[in-house]
Amino acid sequence: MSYAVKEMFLTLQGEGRQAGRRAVFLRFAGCNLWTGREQDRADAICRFCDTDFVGLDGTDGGRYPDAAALAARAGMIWGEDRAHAYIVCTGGEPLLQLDEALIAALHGEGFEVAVETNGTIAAPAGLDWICVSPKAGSDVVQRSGDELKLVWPQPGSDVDAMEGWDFGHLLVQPMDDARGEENVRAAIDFAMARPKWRLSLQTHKHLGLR
Ligand SMILES: C[S@@+](CC[C@H](N)C(=O)[O-])C[C@H]1O[C@@H](n2cnc3c(N)ncnc32)[C@H](O)[C@@H]1O
Ligand SMILES: Nc1nc2[nH]cc(C(=O)O)c2c(=O)[nH]1
Ligand code: SF4
Ligand SMILES: [Mg+2]
Repeated sequence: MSYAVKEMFLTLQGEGRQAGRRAVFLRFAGCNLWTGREQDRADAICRFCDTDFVGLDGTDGGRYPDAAALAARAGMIWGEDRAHAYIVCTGGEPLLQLDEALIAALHGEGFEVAVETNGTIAAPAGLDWICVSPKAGSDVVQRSGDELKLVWPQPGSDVDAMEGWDFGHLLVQPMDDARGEENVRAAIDFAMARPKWRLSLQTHKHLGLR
């Protein structure tokens, strides 16, 4: 299978329980909850996306012909010493494309493989870290994983049901939009009211990282 990649780059994971960790980010093109076109945003299921995932035109973006070629490029971006090598597969929605063949090829290059997903598509076997970020109005089928990262506020979210899902960590992350400050306050109030949950910040945005 070939893979449509928007961009790949080396940075620190900015969010969640792995925040601060050196990581290659592999951003796949395309999403099932929004076309990525601004004129479609208001009608999309997911309306608050902060990411350009359209096209193949970013750094190291392109159509990779097979898993081996994509994994080899990711390995070059990480560098020669693969101790603690970590790759975060994101997008767009990575589970539209990430399959067992690519996970195996990334393992072959020495990576631990993480995914950031909206949870509407079941995860393939073999992933080392699964982060699910539910979107109100979508049907989350991937109800287990390492962390659940709820962007807040999202009216219509069934938070009590989420607490019954099978995740190692429950995280609440302020929605970055025009109401940013209010949303930070709302996320703090959420974490104060529900001690099972921890605040997650998009630290890369404060640090000038990608
Ligand atoms: C761009 S998404 C790509 C992966 C996948 N489609 C998903 O939604 O989880 C990566 C992460 O950024 C979060 N995110 C997207 N837009 C955001 C925003 N405006 N504020 C805070 N987090 C946001 C998503 O919820 C997700 O956890
Ligand atoms: N540094 C950094 N950390 C991130 N964590 C999740 C991201 C994403 O867009 O999936 C992201 C991102 O885009 N950059
Ligand atoms: S599901 Fe993820 S990639 Fe798709 S529009 Fe929402 S935040 Fe963006
Ligand atoms: Mg991002």
